[in-house]
This record gives sequence, structure tokens and C-alpha cells, in this order.
Amino acid sequence: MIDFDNKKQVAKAIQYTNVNPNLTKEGLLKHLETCVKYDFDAAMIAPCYVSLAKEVLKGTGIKVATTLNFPQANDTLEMKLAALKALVKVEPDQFDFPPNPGLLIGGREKEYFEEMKQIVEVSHAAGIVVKSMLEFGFLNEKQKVRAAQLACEAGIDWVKQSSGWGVGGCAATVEDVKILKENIQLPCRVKVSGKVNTLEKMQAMFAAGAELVGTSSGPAICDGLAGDPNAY
Ligand SMILES: O=C[C@H](O)COP(=O)(O)O
Repeated sequence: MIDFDNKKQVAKAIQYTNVNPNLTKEGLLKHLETCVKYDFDAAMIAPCYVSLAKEVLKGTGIKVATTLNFPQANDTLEMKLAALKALVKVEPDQFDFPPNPGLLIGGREKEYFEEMKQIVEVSHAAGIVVKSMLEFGFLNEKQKVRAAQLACEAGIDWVKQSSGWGVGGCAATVEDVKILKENIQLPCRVKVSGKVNTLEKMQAMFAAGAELVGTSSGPAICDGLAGDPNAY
């Protein structure tokens, strides 16, 4: 567990996110500048900006994290793998992707699992860390448990209860973080996201088992201010 009185440790548990489709190159550069200023763990940005972010953040130790088939989740596996092939070429350190919730809800666990497994295999071979956004807003209790277990079995590095963009109130809850934590084992770990916009909320999520947070309120959290609840 990090020391929440230590700003450096707090910053190093934050992946500062701006994956808005209307983000311009200038906006991206400002975002990266903020990542450097606070020394966040990662800049979480859209795939179209990975190359530029890699160049700008070179030597800072700040990771470049991005997304795959985000936020919709329902491309075919073939499409996801083709996009992944292109993503591997621009060398992000990590990416977050949503496995298709409809497969799990429809009882097609094998396909749900297989999708994650194949994505993990390609990514790990390229040295890329993979996080699954399990979109708990779509799932009932039993499905949430299975989603976490299957992601862990498939070799996913980090499970996350939501992209922060899904349905069903995508705001993170302590209960959902606990479900993740209780249904995975190391080396799989828990990332949380969705309206985690204050230090207090981050602290509560970490007490429940999260070790990383994806948030658009990184600076506000570090400065002890309230983040923008309507950031997205
Ligand atoms: O980490 C991903 C989400 O987009 C976070 O957004 P949010 O902090 O505005 O809820």
C-alpha cells in the first residue's frame, strides 16, 4: 500500500487520462507536460498519439499507455488482433481494452476467455502490459466474479472494473474493487477508474485492493483539490 501523505507515491499510482476524441495535438502536448510536472505513472492517451507521446516522454520514466477497441468492446477478435498488430508497431508500454461483455452475458465464456488469451499472448510477446476493462456496469454480481476470474486465468496483468465510459453508472465503487481483488491472484492486480477524482476516493479504492488508478483528475488529486466530476 502506498503512503498517501507522500505526493510522489500518490502520483506514481496515477495513470493520467485524456482519451477524448476531440483532443488536439496541442491538448495532448499540454497533457504530457502535466504528466511530467507531476511525474505520474503513465500518460493514458489515444492510440493516434502513442508515437508522439513516446517521443515527448522519452527519458522521463513515465509510461505511455493507450487503448484497444475502446470504448465499444464489440469488434471481432480478428479486428482486435489486426488493431493490436498496428499498436505493437508504435510500441506503447501498456494498453487497456474491454473484452466483449455480450459474450460473457450470453454464456459464451470460452470465447470471452479466448479473446483475452490471444490478446495477452501477442502483447506479452511484444513486451506490452495488458489491462482488461471489465465494464461492470453491464454485469450482474455473478458475471462480475467470472469476468475477473477469466481475465486473471487468461494472463491479464491488471483488471479494471470499468473504462469509466461504460453504462450503469461507471463511477468506481469500493464493492466492485473488492470483487476484483477477491477473484484474482498475483501477478494479476487491480486498477480502478471512473470518477476517482479526489485523494479520499483514491484512498478508499486502494484500501479495497486497487493499486493503480486511471483518472482525468490526476493533478487535482495530487493537489488535494476536488476533480472535475464532468471531465468526460
Ligand atoms: O481511466 C479512464 C477514465 O476515462 C477516467 O475518467 P474520469 O476520471 O474522468 O472518470
